[in-house]
Amino acid sequence: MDKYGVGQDPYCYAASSVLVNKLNISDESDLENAERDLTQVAAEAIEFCPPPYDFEFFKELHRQLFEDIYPWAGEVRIVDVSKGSTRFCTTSRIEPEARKIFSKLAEQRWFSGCTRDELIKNIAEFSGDLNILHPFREGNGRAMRLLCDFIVINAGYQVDWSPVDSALWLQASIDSVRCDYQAMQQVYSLCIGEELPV
Ligand SMILES: Nc1ncnc2c1ncn2[C@@H]1O[C@H](COP(=O)(O)OP(=O)(O)OP(=O)(O)O)[C@@H](O)[C@H]1O
Repeated sequence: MDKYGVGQDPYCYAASSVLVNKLNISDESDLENAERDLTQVAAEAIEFCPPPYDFEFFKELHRQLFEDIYPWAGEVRIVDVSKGSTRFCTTSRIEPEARKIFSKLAEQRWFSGCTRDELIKNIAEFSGDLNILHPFREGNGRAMRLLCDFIVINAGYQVDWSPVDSALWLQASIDSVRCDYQAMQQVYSLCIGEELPV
């Protein structure tokens, strides 16, 4: 059984929970380390750009982060996945649910013009919704935090994830599944800083 509990996962090497990767790494912790290092380098090379931030944009961010590691970088997953007791969006609903989430974001003008408090509240809910969508087989958290960097900067605020520890982020993600966004708001109140100079 692989870590997502889906039996033989077509994304993994046979009888293994290691994702097939371009580096031919078959050890899970080696892959984790390579993933971490390569996505860090990739993230540093990605430059801010203005909206629209739609689902295609999100897929493109994922592609840029993971293209050196996974052949399916930037593509919507074709297996259902779960973590803990959370079952993420079923594959057939990913595209329609993504359209709803990203249309709402566009209607809210990507939160530009919001006060810091409004931004925290709105982006916490958006993050919770996007986490439940979980459109990629792996790398959802990293792609999502990068997209949220763009949203915060476009809204005119500094962003720094270093005060947010992984335990708070995880709890915030779990709570948001039942529409409790308090911990996610705490996350964003820690990482959204001062207004950027105009
Ligand atoms: N039980 C759970 N319920 C809801 N969300 C969860 C649960 N466990 C983990 N998550 C969320 O799933 C995300 C991890 O998804 P995935 O492994 O695709 O992304 P990642 O980029 O590899 O992870 P990370 O955020 O740890 O860097 C985490 O960011 C976390 O927010």
